[in-house]
Amino acid sequence: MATFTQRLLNSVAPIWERTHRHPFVTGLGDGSLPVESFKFYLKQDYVYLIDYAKLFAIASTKADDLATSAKFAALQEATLHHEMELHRQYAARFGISREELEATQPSFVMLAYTSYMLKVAHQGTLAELVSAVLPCMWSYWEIGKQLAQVDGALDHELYGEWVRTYSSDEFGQLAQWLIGLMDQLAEGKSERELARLEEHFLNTSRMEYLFWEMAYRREMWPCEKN
Ligand SMILES: Cc1ncc(CN)c(N)n1
Repeated sequence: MATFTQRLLNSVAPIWERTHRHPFVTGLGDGSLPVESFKFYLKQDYVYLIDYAKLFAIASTKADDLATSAKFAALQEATLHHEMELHRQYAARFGISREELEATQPSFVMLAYTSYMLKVAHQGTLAELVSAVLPCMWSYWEIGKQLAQVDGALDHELYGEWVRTYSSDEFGQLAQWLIGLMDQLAEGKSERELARLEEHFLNTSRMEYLFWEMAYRREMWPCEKN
């Protein structure tokens, strides 16, 4: 029988395929991504990750057993100290200070995305929280693995470090753990509850696509103040 996460993946396949073909993503692989779009992404993603790390802290308090609680605490630590360090190092190469990174004004998409996940985290069950955050980790791992196949992508002078990070075994192991947890948490749930998890997974898969699009276009808000 198909696992629940296979069902999730099937339900979003067209969106994920579109994401893999997005010029931001393909540009990371073949080096054609404009540096200004990458810088824009870096800053938005940094403030995204500040909220994202908080989701793991909330998950840690919602976990039923100590091992799961500790794993979420470790995921928060990995986000704050490893993943965000990648961003800090890139920023340093561009002459962007840590303070400037942290003070990034959120774009509409970044704010909508993390606000959605934080709402689910505060109001929903642990299974709902995991279904909402899963596309973040899983889709990045899929993108990392796909880009690692592109000739020269792993060694690209600028984007190589990004590709190496998200295609790495360490990142893959975290993603696999979360996929396994989703399957465990889905066990015994009613069809109504499973449909709600599927809806969160779909919504954040859409947000992932929109995040790439926002960064590529360097779009803050669809309507500006002036
Ligand atoms: C928007 C987004 N989604 C996912 C990831 C991978 N943690 C990320 N850094 N940024």
